[in-house]
This record gives sequence, structure tokens and C-alpha cells, in this order.
Amino acid sequence: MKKKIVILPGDGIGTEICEQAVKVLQKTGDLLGYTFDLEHEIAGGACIDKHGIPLQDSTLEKCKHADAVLLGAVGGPKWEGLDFSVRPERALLKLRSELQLYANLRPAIIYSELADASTLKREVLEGADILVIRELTGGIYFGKPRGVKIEDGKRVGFNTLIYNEDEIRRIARTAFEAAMKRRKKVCSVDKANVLESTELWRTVVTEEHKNYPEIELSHMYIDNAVMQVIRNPRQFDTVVTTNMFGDILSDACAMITGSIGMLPSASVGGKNGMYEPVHGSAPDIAGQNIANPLATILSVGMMFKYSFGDNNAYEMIERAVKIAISTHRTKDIMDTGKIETGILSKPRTGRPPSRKSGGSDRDRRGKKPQQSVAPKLSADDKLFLSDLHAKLTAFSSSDETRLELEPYNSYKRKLVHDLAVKFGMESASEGEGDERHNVIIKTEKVTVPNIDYSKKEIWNHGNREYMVRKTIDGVDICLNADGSVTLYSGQPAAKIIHRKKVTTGAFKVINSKIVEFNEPEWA
Ligand SMILES: NC(=O)C1=CN([C@@H]2O[C@H](COP(=O)(O)OP(=O)(O)OC[C@H]3O[C@@H](n4cnc5c(N)ncnc54)[C@H](O)[C@@H]3O)[C@@H](O)[C@H]2O)C=CC1
Ligand SMILES: CC(C)CC(=O)C(=O)O
Repeated sequence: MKKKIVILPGDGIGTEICEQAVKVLQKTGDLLGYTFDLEHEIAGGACIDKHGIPLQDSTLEKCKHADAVLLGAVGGPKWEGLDFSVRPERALLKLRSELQLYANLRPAIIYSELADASTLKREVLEGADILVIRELTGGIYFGKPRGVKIEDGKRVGFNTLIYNEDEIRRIARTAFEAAMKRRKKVCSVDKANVLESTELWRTVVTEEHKNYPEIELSHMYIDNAVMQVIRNPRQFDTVVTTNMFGDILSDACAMITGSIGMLPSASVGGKNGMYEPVHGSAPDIAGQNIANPLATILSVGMMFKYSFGDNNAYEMIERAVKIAISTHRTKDIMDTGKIETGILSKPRTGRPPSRKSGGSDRDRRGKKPQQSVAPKLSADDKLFLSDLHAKLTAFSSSDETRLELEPYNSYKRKLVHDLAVKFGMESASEGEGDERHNVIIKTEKVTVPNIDYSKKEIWNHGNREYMVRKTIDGVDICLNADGSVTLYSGQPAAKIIHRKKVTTGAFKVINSKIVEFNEPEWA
């Protein structure tokens, strides 16, 4: 498959993040049999500096004839004093309008790996999965008249929030169609209590809803919607809204994902699509090797999904992102126990890199990043891990409690073990010799009072250290040093038959099942 893609890195971190996203594009293409004809062009401030305008007609033409466009971000303080008509941002608005990309899809998904990296609480975030659909070629961004004029000797600034019913109907349809493939819920966000144009918005969305009886439709005012996505994001499935409200609401949704550096987008509706992160050019961190490239990388995933109809490639990229964040983080999503990383081999400027730039060696939540060397994985290991990641993802959402994997060599068993631990699961080896294989067990968390740790005995078994070990009815019961409990069928070649996580307490076993928790009877 041959695809022509125009790359517009733009300004600020745009160039840094696009460089990484193009690597992912190329790699995915190599693995899945694509060949790409990539055309790198300038847009925004970079184009103003070279040609005096934010977007050349020749670049626009190339974009119109490409299969897809990848854009970093445009703008920056350097160009802020310019007239509106020639500011960097005009390049983007012109592209959206000329390519007729009226629907901007912004998925805000919390990867469980990032729940603790967000400034919001894990219990609020977990399971959140919102698709914000922002109208992109109409509303106040494009409405006329607009400008600044003098009236009665005073300067007056004005813009026009205008939508016709066809513009509303087509974006409503996009939302209903998208929701049909999701959880069949659409929330339309407006300010119908104050603005006539959005009163029409509500009316037309409600009319169009009649064609989608299976969808549950609700309406919400924008001010409440911004509060609700922070208060309880799980209540939303698909959200549809105007150009400006969508811009604002999706930045709020970014905090569900942990950082705005995680939020990708697809702009569709025309002949081809444009893919860009939701964030801007981040001049405050540009050139410091700390920008998060994942929103742009996930936008490449969306390009495969929406422009090339290749969901497999999209899932592959998403899986790779999950694997990457399980060990490595950029500063904006840094968390305890992870390795802080930059995206460039060298910082682009002479400025000090990453942590020092903020005047502190702590991340934004005051935690010290772990200094460590990234493990070197071969291409084969990465594929093995990607496959394993898919298996563990499927296992974690299944009703099964035990997953037996085929026998691997000890190096791969260690890879399995490490990944299982990242999934919050237990991993152990069973069998002997060539039959030795990993078994992954889901753990249950149980809190019980009154364990007497002072009476502990320490037993050693292989690389595990047990606090207490007891055999009842032929079942070996181990209270591990980490507070978890493992039941074995007996030695040798013990088989794990049950595993529970306890934070404190003791237990009683009948017929190999933990049935009661009380004071340790054996101590
Ligand atoms: N699509 C586009 O090209 C957009 C361009 N802009 C332009 O970008 C410039 C800066 O605008 P701001 O309002 O500051 O928005 P911004 O999105 O560039 O930055 C907001 C905050 O988020 C952080 N941030 C953004 N992306 C990040 C990433 N990938 N990794 C880590 N942190 C990240 C920034 O450091 C900053 O603190 C302006 O010129 C604006 O017009 C703004 C929004 C969208
Ligand atoms: C035109 C952009 C610079 C601003 C915007 O609408 C966006 O954030 O997508």
C-alpha cells in the first residue's frame, strides 16, 4: 500500500514531537507493508519567517492531494504581535477549512498505567473513555463579521457565533454514528440558555436524534460540562459540541488522560484527514527535550484508523504506547518508579535539559524521578512483549483467574514476569526442565485486621522470601513478605492454586480455599 503524507511540524515542540511520530509511522508501515511518500513542509511561524505568510498555496495544494496530513503545532510568542490575518494559527484554520475537515475527533482515554500520574484521583479517572467531537470549520472561529472597530471613539472587538442547520446536522450525525460503535450515549454541549445559535444547535441535534433511536441523548451547558468531566468523567461516552466549546472542553478532558501531551486528534469529513495532537506549540518547554510525543504518536495511530481504515495498525501503536509508559515517562506524566526520559537524542538548544529547567529535580507532583538506565530490548523482544501485552490485556478483562503460557527460556520467562507485575498480576514458574512455563494469576485485594507480624518466621524458597509458611490439608500456605498469600498444591513442582493479596491479617483454609480471616493460629 502506498500512501502520500504531508508532514507539517510547525513551531515550538511541533518539530520535536513530529520527528518521533514519523519514526513510529515508518516503523508501523515497515511492519505492515506500507510504503510512504512523505513530504515535509513548513507552516505557521516557520513559514512566516521564511516566506512572510503562514501557509503557502503550494503546501495547501500538496495537502489537498495527499492521503493524509500530520501536523505538530503552530504559533508562539514571536509572532503574537502580527495582524490576525497573518498569524501562524491562520495556517491551521485555513487547512481545516480548505480541506473541509468539519469533524474533529478527540478521544480522551485514561490508560490505567497513567492513573497515578494524573493530578486527579485514580478512583475518579479509572475506566474513563470519552470521545469529544468538536465541530471544526464553523462557529465563532470562522463567523463574520469579526474584527476591531472604533465606535463612539472607543475600540470595539467583535466576533460572530454562527451555525446553519446543515452544519449542525452533519456534526450531530458524526456523533451519533460514532456513538453507535461505542456505548450508544451522546451528550450534546451548548449554551442554549443564553445563545440563540446554540439554541438552534440543541434543536437540530434533537431532530437528528430521531434517526438514531438506540442512542441515549442528553444535553448539557458548557460551563456544567467542563465541571462534570473533572467531577465524574465516566458519565460521558460521546460528546458533541461547537468549535470553541470543543476546544475548551477537550483541554479539560486532557487532564483525564494525565496530560495534554497524551491527547491525539483526527480531523475528518473531507476527502482526506489531518492528524494532530490537541495541544499547542508549548513555547515554555520547546527545545528542552521534555515534550511528550505520545499525543502525536497516537494521532498517527488515528491516521491509520480513519484515513487508511487500518484498525490493526491503530491498536498496535496504542499497545506500543502502553508498553512505553509502563517503564518510561516524559516529565509531564512522570511517576514514582518510572524512568524519566526525553524524546530527543540531544536537547535542541544549549539550555539545560529536563528536570533542571524547572529549577528543581522533582516532577510536578514533587516526586523524585528514578535515575536508571533503560533496558535494551531487541526487535524480537519488542514483538514478543507486544504480543504478550495483548494476551495480558485480554486476560485482565476476562473472567479467568489463571493464565498458563507456553514454556519459554529463562530470559523470556523474566520478561513475562516483569510485564505481569506491571499489570498488577502475580507471575510464577511451574513445571520442570523444558516444561517450565509461566503462570499468571490475578490477585484479589482483601483487607483484614490484626495480623501479628512480630511472630513471623522467614522461609526462603528460590528467589522468594516467605514470612510464614504452613501446610494444612496438604496445601502449602505462604504469607509472603509483600503481604500476599499463596496456596500451593505441595512440592515438588508446586502448582499455585490460589493467591490473594492481604494488607494485614491472617486466614483459615478449608478445602484449599481461604474462607475466614482471623489471628494467625500457627505463630
Ligand atoms: N493546534 C495547534 O497548533 C495549537 C496551537 N496553539 C498555539 O500554541 C502556542 C502556545 O499556546 P498555549 O496556550 O500555551 O497551549 P499549549 O498547548 O502549547 O501549552 C499549554 C501547556 O501544556 C504544556 N504542554 C503542551 N503540550 C505538551 C506536551 N506535548 N508535553 C508536555 N507538556 C505539554 C505546555 O508546556 C504548557 O504548559 C500559542 O501560540 C497557541 O496559539 C495552541 C493550541 C493549539
Ligand atoms: C487554531 C489553533 C491555533 C487553536 C485551536 O483551535 C486548537 O486548539 O485546535
